[in-house]
Amino acid sequence: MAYIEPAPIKDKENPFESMMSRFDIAAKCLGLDDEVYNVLKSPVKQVIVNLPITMDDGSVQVFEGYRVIHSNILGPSKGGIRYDMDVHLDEVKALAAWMTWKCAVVDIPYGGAKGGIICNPRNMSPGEIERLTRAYTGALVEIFGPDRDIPAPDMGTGPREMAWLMDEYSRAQGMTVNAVVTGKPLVLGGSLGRTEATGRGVMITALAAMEKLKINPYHAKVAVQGFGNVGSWAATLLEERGASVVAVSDISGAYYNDSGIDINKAIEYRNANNGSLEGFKGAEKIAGDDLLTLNLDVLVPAAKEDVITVHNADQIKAKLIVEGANGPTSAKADALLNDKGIMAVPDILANAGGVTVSYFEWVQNRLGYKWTADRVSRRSDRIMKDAFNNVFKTSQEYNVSLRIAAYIVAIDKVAKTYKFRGRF
Ligand SMILES: NC(=O)C1=CN([C@@H]2O[C@H](COP(=O)(O)OP(=O)(O)OC[C@H]3O[C@@H](n4cnc5c(N)ncnc54)[C@H](O)[C@@H]3O)[C@@H](O)[C@H]2O)C=CC1
Ligand SMILES: O=C(O)CCC(=O)C(=O)O
Repeated sequence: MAYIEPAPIKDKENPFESMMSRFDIAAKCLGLDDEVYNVLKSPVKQVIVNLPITMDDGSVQVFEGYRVIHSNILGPSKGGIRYDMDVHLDEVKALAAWMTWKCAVVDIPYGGAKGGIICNPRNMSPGEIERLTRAYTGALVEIFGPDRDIPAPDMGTGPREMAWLMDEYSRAQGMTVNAVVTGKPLVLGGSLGRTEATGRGVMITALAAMEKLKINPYHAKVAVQGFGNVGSWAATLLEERGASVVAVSDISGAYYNDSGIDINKAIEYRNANNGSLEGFKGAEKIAGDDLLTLNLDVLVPAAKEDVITVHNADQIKAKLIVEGANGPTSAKADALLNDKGIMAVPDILANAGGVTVSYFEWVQNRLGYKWTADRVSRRSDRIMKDAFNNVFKTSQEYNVSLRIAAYIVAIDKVAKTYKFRGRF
């Protein structure tokens, strides 16, 4: 089947509509039943909570939080929690659906969920963030559970927040329940390899795609947008495999050095500078958006949604895009990239290394047994390579982009699960 133009969506791209337009194309390719289509197009549960928090100055601020469960047909729902001022319900709905497709693409037994709180953690003290995390957990204690819904980190959250979440949930249960959340500190039952897992999956799928495009990693110029967990690990591991990372960026702007940035130095600088690259001297500062249109072999967007859009897709010069972030390419931009022959390894495949190792963490917690770092990385690399090959093969079978192929693989698995479970 030939590539089908996504259904037009209104002026500003809405992440949920963007997700649905790809879902629609894949559903058509598969000839998906109306019943399954109608079930999967909406989340099974959407919860909105209001969280009054006493701030350090004694004032009370009310924060709005969300948890959306898109599907739990494959198993307990799984997905991170985002702390960011731009969080909104449609974004969380899209992120939850992407989790369903992602878990199905890498064939792990989870459904999809996502959570978020509208807040700016950079302007909050650790005490305020702790109270907010505990209040959010308390409000959702009936939703979360190791067999129901298992959160993890996303933008603005990390092991520290997961530890508070685990503690608050455990208090409510009257016992320690470490399998309720993944991405925890090692001492609380976190898995070796989880911190770097998403960036590692980006590296593995980037190398697999570079092989198909005959790009030699040792001659490859790479740029990475976003220098948090995913971006800095993707940059580190691609540099380790021989690539030259010529540009990185964060919210403060982009930093470019055509001879290659020393990624360890950039990380050291960021860690000593309150998480920001502002003032980094190992590269020239350029406008954040200019990073996307540099002369590159590989572009890794690893910050947030909708950064590659109809407004800049025709200026992208990279031969390959590997999506560390969720939803960095708008649906309308897909066709432009396709026309230019740019290969995009989609988010639901490229960044699935994180949830894969989260699954390993949950398995280890339930076994009460710790795996070695080597076992974690060997198994997750295998899963990522197999998933890439399966999606690549499907893209050839259906004559569609890797993105639509990934949706086809995922939706087919979820639809078959519905059939076998006898729901329709
Ligand atoms: N942490 C994880 O395991 C996973 C994260 N993801 C996705 O990866 C993306 C990044 O997540 P994390 O690295 O965890 O977040 P993070 O909070 O650790 O880092 C986010 C980074 O993006 C930067 N950023 C924000 N807005 C930006 C902009 N407009 N331009 C350039 N940089 C900008 C921030 O300054 C920061 O460096 C998100 O889309 C997230 O959903 C996907 C799979 C798993
Ligand atoms: O590790 C997880 O469970 C989920 C990570 C996540 O939120 C994502 O893959 O987008």
